[in-house]
Amino acid sequence: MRALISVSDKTGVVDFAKALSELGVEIISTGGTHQRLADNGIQVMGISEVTHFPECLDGRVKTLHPAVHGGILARRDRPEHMKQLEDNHIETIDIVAINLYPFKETILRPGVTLEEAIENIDIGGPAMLRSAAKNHKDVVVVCDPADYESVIGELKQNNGVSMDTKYKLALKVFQHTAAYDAMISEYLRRQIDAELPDNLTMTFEKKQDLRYGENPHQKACYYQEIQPLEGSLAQAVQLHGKELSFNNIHDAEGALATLKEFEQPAVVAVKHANPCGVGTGFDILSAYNKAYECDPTSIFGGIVAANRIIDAGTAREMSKIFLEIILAPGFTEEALEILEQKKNIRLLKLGSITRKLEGQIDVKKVSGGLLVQNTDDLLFHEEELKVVTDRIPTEREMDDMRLAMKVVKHIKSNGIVLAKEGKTIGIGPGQVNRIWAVENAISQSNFSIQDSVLASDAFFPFDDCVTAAAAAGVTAIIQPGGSVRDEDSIKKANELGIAMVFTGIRHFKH
Ligand SMILES: NC(=O)c1ncn([C@@H]2O[C@H](COP(=O)(O)O)[C@@H](O)[C@H]2O)c1NC=O
Repeated sequence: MRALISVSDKTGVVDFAKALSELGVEIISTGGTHQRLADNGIQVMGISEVTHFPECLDGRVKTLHPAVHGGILARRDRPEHMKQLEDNHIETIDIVAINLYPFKETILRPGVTLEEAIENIDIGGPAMLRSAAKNHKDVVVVCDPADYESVIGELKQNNGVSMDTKYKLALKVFQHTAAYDAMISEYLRRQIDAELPDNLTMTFEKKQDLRYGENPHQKACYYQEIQPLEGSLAQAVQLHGKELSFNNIHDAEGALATLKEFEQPAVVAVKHANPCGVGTGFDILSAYNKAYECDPTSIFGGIVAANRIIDAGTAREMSKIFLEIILAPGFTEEALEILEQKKNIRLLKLGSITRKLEGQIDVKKVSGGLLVQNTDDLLFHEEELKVVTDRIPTEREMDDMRLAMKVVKHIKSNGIVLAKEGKTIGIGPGQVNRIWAVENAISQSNFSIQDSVLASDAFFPFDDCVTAAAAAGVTAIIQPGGSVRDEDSIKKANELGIAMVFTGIRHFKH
């Protein structure tokens, strides 16, 4: 038996090669691996003794040779294959242990150049791994040092490796090389910001197993990008509490996305991925109090995201109710002490919580496909806001309308948000028609609607929303506009003394 060993990550390779050697396996190896094995007293043949060709071009060509690939790919059950090997003086290679140039570690290094990254694209390694995995009936292929021990165990016990193991090792190789190539293409794509390619390849690494998915009978895992952007949820560090659940992570993403709309101290409370209360204030405690007041019922068991460090006073308030998660850029020591007394609360710290993540792609799975789009990075262009009514909104109304629009952008469509004095006072998410969203936002409010403002994620198809809003006490409305019946809504607003602003930007969210 012959084994070809060529590894960048040399963890465990000496013991593995030693054990193979003791089992009578002849070992072939490339430059650095050969050196390491020989230095450890293992008898090892250099790859050039097999290829009769020097390793060259700074290691770009070492194993790319018929003597290597023929020895791996020949089908042992085909006499003509074996005859061709014999005629060409090629010997079979039965075990292939390879791990690839550290492309991931290279691109994660701060300040890495494109040239350095490209030099770390492995060519010969994936070629051998794929040859061996294709011919796994005859070849044992190992791409992960974690598998050395079990392979040696099987060889010792059964004098060979079972078909089941060989198949699983081959599958692991194709998953590994596919992820490796996807990582390279993703890195190169990011260099030039190439959007929506003909073939979309992405690779994600398992971050953690989850106890279950959206429901207990669904299996689930949390995967993360190779290079999660600074300020992304995947970078959050859990400081306290039980393991995050699938729904926790999804809801935390909703809270974080909404929070990133705000620069002033803000708190967003989320339930089932919809904001249920958003408050802004001169400090984080006043922002939290406003977010809480918006809907003291729904915030219970919800997720709260804050864009300032949580201090003791805020922690004390927060600890009065049951919250699943608090996500913040940090916690003072005293705040941590207070919150850690609650064993069920999860505390997440994300340093760069306000950092905007623009220019990303948003992906939704449909059966048999994926829907991919740019992320909704725009709120509206301030200079393009158009007052369409006789009455012009006051500064206070404008401020509240900006807040309401930031929130309505992140609730499920059809969505309506009512706001007053720096906080939401009514949220109507996910309705199948717009008037129900208006009615929900009004009827579920804990506040007087008098002198509040209303934001709508899309245009009003009829003037009924204006009528309902005015009847409840709304004085100003912000909406995209663009309906064929805009004039009806404008006329109604004028009749009822309401100020209305068109943004020109729709924010559907499904
Ligand atoms: N070009 C080749 O023929 C080639 N053959 C094997 N490698 C890689 O060389 C590395 C091992 O190199 P060394 O044994 O010299 O430390 C492995 O990661 C292996 O995947 C190659 N390098 C990259 O393409």
